[in-house]
Amino acid sequence: MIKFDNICKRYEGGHEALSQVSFHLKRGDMAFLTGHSGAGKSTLLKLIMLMERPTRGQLIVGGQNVNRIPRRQIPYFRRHIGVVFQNHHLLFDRSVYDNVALPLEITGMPHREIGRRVRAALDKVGLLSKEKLNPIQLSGGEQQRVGIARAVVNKPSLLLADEPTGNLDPDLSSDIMNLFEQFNQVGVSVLIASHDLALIANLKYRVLELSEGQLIENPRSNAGIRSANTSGHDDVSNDEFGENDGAW
Ligand SMILES: Nc1ncnc2c1ncn2[C@@H]1O[C@H](COP(=O)(O)OP(=O)(O)OP(=O)(O)O)[C@@H](O)[C@H]1O
Repeated sequence: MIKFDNICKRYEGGHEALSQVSFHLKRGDMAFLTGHSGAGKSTLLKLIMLMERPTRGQLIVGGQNVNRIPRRQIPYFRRHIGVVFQNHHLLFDRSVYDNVALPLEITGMPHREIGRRVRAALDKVGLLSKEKLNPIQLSGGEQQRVGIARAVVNKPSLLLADEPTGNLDPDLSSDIMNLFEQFNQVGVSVLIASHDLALIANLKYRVLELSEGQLIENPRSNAGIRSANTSGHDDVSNDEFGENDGAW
């Protein structure tokens, strides 16, 4: 699903935010991305969703070499990816329903189908009864659930989250992680950037750690990880770049 092969990202001004990062996240996998502030977590996610381009190296997402995706194709490429942000980026002048419907309206989907999909997404996050409310009337955890419903309403193959529990207390954080696990269990690949080491340690998924833009992945610390991927391959190996895990 995602293959980083010796990726470097240098921002204008000369700062190298990512240095020779290589890893492979297979279709159906769930993993965490961690590291100190400024380590490069958001940059890594931005490369995957084509908000930034790599300076060097090859990045394959959903079977596509992102370097070869022209700018006009980016909106189509992004339809395969759901993104959840810490501050959820909800529109407070629209209802919960309208916020979740937004990505589908952009695609020109018929209203009846939009209604069906929005309600299915709200049902999954437990907010079906709150569709008419304004997000301002919801708690922080509920607002984050609306953000998640909006991210999955398009039925993406890949779900990215940047500090999705940053503003939440431990119980709510663990509820939100449960939701990500449920999407992963139905085949969605999930990559979550998080500072919350206690939460990550409890969940026993693969952990990619960035430090000063470099990836540290210790296979031993990842022993016994859970994964929806049943291939039996050692996910940590970099020898898999020749393998074609197909498109979305
Ligand atoms: N648009 C940009 N232009 C120049 N430098 C940038 C830009 N975006 C990020 N950086 C720098 O790249 C480095 C990595 O930033 P990034 O936001 O990816 O880190 P992070 O691990 O997500 O940090 P945090 O946990 O604080 O959000 C930092 O030194 C940051 O200042």
